[in-house]
Amino acid sequence: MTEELKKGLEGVLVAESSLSFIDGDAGKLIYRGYTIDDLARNASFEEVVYLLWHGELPSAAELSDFKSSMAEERHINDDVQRLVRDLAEADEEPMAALRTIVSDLSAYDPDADADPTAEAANLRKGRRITAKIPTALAAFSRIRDGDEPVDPREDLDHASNFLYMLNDEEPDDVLSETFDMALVLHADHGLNASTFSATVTASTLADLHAAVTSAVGTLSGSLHGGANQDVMEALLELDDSGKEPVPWVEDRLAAGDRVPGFGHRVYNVKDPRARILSAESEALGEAAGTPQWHDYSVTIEEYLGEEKGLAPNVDFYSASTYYQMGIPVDIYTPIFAMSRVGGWIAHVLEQYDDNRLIRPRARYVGSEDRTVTPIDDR
Ligand SMILES: CC(=O)SCCNC(=O)CCNC(=O)[C@H](O)C(C)(C)COP(=O)(O)OP(=O)(O)OC[C@H]1O[C@@H](n2cnc3c(N)ncnc32)[C@H](O)[C@@H]1OP(=O)(O)O
Ligand SMILES: O=C([O-])CC(=O)C(=O)O
Repeated sequence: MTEELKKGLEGVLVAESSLSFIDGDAGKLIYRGYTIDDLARNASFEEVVYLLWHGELPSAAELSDFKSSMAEERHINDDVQRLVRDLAEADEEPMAALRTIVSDLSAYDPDADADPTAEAANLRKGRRITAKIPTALAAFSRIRDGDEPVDPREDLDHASNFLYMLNDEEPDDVLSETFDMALVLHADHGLNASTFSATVTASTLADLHAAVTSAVGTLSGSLHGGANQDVMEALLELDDSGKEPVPWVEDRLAAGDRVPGFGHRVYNVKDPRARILSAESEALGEAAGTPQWHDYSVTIEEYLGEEKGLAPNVDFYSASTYYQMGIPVDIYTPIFAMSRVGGWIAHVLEQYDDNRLIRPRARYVGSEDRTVTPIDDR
């Protein structure tokens, strides 16, 4: 047994996975052998989820079946609708609301009583969870704004249907394709913290809903998925301040704050997803006459690269991309979850397939050999 301490489990290998690989020095990400650039350009979110869950890209017939089997699971029942409304009316944090909703979905899942490791049941549960998250999220967002939820449509793809339910308007091709690409880019990323959380939960033979609920909670933090919302809030603060980006960042660093959207545990160079999203953000800004968001971002990226050796991660450019798509800032992280749920489920399936309880140790540094003093003498 090694006594070497690896805080944050940095660099520790704890599993074998055939889902995604990150080359942190080359800035390369692959899902099951396909580069992220190839998938972003040539595959839809549904194709990528199929790839992650089944190991191969679907044929046209397989894709058509998969899409319709997901689309027909989009509705949420009256009880879940009521929960969504209660959470929205209570002004719950969106990620906390999503965590509660995912947990609640298990109460109505027809496979809830199946063996937690049964693959066929888990694929059905996975389709339901993946299909229902966008419906619940769009309803939550609309109710908070004083609008009524919009029922899902089965004839739209996953990305377009979400934007349709959010805005009560079918998105144009640019919005729909950009959003679909963002979902593809966020679908998997090795053993990131939320995925690890899902696998730890699954390793106890807890069920898929428990694993995804754990993962949503873990994704919410500002060092992980929560950073995309923080990035946009920072860019808005910069814009309001009237300062130039460089002095604004210098002030932030001088105050001891981190700059959200920069740094990564695995990448030593720019995250390849940030490269793709930067181009999307720039194109949206050019089309809408709002180039400032991309301009600010590029200036900050150049400064932090030169001065601190820090490069942007996926959250840095997803923020201005979503903003220019008119998406409310505080649902950026739930949107991350809407995509990453595909990866979480794939990793949980892998974990069940070759399970071993995940249970590391801590080096004990507390006191020893103490005895209890009677309560009246303390
Ligand atoms: C989808 C995702 O989860 S991507 C990550 C999203 N999170 C963020 O963007 C939040 C900001 N980033 C960070 O806090 C970090 O870079 C993390 C948490 C992502 C990675 O952290 P770690 O691998 O633990 O790196 P660590 O925290 O040790 O940082 C290494 C050094 O870089 C600095 N650093 C890292 N990120 C940043 C940042 N965003 N701003 C300023 N300095 C930073 C640290 O201060 C540290 O410097 P030091 O050695 O002088 O103390
Ligand atoms: O891999 C990580 O640690 C964080 C990340 O970029 C992701 O989850 O997409």
